[in-house]
Amino acid sequence: MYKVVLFRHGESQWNLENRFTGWTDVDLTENGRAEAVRAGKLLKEAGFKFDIAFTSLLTRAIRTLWTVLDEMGQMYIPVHPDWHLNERHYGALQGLNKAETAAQYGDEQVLIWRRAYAVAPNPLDKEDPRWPGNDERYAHIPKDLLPTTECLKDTVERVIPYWEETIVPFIKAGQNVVIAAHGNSLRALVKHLDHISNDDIVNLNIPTAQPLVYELDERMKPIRSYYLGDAEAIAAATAAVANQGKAK
Ligand SMILES: O=C(O)[C@@H](CO)OP(=O)(O)O
Repeated sequence: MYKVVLFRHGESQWNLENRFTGWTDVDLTENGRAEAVRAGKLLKEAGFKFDIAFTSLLTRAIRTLWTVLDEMGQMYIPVHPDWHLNERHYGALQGLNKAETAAQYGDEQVLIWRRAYAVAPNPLDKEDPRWPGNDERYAHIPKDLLPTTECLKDTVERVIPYWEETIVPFIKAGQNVVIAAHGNSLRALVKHLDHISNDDIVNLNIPTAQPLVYELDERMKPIRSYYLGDAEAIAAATAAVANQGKAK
């Protein structure tokens, strides 16, 4: 039996301001940093030890990972930052307030933009400074791979090959793997692992900085999965994420 731990970054400045974030590189709030400390303590108390870590190229996930590893006394392990684990690109919605967008276009339309499997928001122009092709951090990636917008299906199509080709071989080699990522890049991975349908994935929300443990068999099929920490608090945090896209 293999174990892998996933967590979303702690609260970011744009989570606090309720803005569509995507690939925008916002940092953690003070609360987000405290959430990461709590996640590290939980993992340490539960006796987790990691051999290798994977994260996105975005500061909020990297800082959450560093904070967790610091808290666990495991900052020495190798860390692999990779754009394949980045948040879903939110296209032209990036920067807009979610509740204001819902007041303008309706809760239902915002739910479709946030959670429908195959509907992407309007794309960015490639001249737009928000397009990752204009950001030097992505200079090593062929420009035709860099998104102007994404639906969850697009995110699945970049996260799952990275999971299968890069991360799974470490798990199968017996390494204890931890992955720090984002609400929607983790929804992509959980959809794949748990075989969640395109319709049902609409209802899945991932709270910030709550370690999610998957126990996997040798074919990488989940035996069970569970969040560490207080179930009621996790349920409340998950419901709060779902409600971020409502006008009121
Ligand atoms: O704005 C975003 O990039 C994501 C995660 O914070 O939000 P949502 O939950 O609306 O998909």
